[in-house]
Amino acid sequence: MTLAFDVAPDRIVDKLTNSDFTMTDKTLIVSAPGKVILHGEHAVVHGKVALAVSLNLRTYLQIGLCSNGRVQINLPNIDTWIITPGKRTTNQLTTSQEQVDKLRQFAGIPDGCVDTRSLAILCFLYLYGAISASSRQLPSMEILVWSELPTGAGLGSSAAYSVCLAAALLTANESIACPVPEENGTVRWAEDELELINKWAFQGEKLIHGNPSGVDNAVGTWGGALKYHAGKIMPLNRIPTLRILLTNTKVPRSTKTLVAGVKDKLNKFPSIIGPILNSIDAISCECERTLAAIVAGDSTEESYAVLEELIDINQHHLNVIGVGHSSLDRLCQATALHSLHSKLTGAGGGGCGITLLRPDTSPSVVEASKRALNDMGYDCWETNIGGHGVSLHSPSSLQRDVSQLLTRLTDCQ
Ligand SMILES: Nc1ncnc2c1ncn2[C@@H]1O[C@H](COP(=O)(O)OP(=O)(O)O)[C@@H](O)[C@H]1O
Ligand SMILES: C[C@@](O)(CCOP(=O)(O)O)CC(=O)O
Ligand SMILES: [Mg+2]
Repeated sequence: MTLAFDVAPDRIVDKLTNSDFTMTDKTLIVSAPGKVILHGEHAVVHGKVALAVSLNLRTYLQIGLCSNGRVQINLPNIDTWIITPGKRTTNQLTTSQEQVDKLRQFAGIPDGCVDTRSLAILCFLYLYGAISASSRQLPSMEILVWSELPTGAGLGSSAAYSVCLAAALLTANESIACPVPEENGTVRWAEDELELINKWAFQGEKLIHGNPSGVDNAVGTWGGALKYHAGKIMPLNRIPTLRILLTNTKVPRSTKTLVAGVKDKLNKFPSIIGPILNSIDAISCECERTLAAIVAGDSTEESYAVLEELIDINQHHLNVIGVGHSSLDRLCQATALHSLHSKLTGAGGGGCGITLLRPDTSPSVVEASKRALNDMGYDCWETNIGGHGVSLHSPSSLQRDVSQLLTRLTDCQ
């Protein structure tokens, strides 16, 4: 189904519609990576340390400027397509509750709504209106967002979406430069421009998560491996090439609801939950030290045993703070049968888990674990980590399957 919203300033009318756009100007393609959090999810929202790495799975956004006075956004992953005349909001890097309430009213989205489509639309409307606020005229545009990441599974799809939107809208609005990728090439923005992208993406995450830590949008912006602590982003240079098995339980959940649940528990039992968050902080720091020891070549066997134990302890902590799920328990049990150690990643409550593989874990063990997980109905794959941060692409630099898909989706519009 393709659903289009024809939005008038004070009402919203659902209807099926055909596009009559004429693309007049250049088309830009940007992409941003998803992430896995090794340790520190949820605790990082409360000022503790998190360690996160980018994935090789990306979200792609294609933006074309038009001249028909309208804005169209097509979101095939969540089967949503909206057309709107656009709404200006104030160009501020802070979201006031009043502004968000006005936008909710404009889009007909009730307060507290965690519906996938509503959150994606709210995030887009906010970033579009706020970033374009300084322009004399609100720009007409046609946007297509497509992702290799599962949506709402703990791999940071919301941040990759927000980062792509921020980068594309800031570039279209000339708030940041439009670097020209070479033929077959990919380029990135200058450091101060990345900082601006990251700040706007954080505002987008606020609309989707309610109270994000900022770690996911930082990984989407800069890529690689990083340590995040109270808003400070520190690249992790001393980490070995980690082998990680990623498993999607396919149990849907909402980051916003889970983050709010942990806050409630912390408020209710500060002296019980507080020390657990401190312990998660210590786990992140111990993990960082252990990864550095592996790079330094110090007793790798022992270091991997420490990493495994940290994973087990953290998974128990995450259960205690209320973000576990029986699907994740089954994942941990299935991999433990092959002497592998797993924990949830991201917000939990279902979604994805990570399993650490040692450099010498044999292919037969990996295959047997994957088979067991597949038999439980989960998707499972050994992943590459360390994808580059937000980037601008020449169409010819895209992998053929991605390029063909974007073309097909554009033709369908
Ligand atoms: N490709 C996409 N197209 C549209 N919206 C997206 C896309 N990816 C993510 N989103 C938005 O992000 C939300 C999922 O974010 P979240 O619950 O934080 O899960 P995660 O970030 O782990 O994938 C979705 O409900 C949707 O609003
Ligand atoms: C739970 C949390 O630590 C990570 C959420 O990641 P995800 O949206 O589940 O991919 C929240 C945050 O850091 O903003
Ligand atoms: Mg998210």
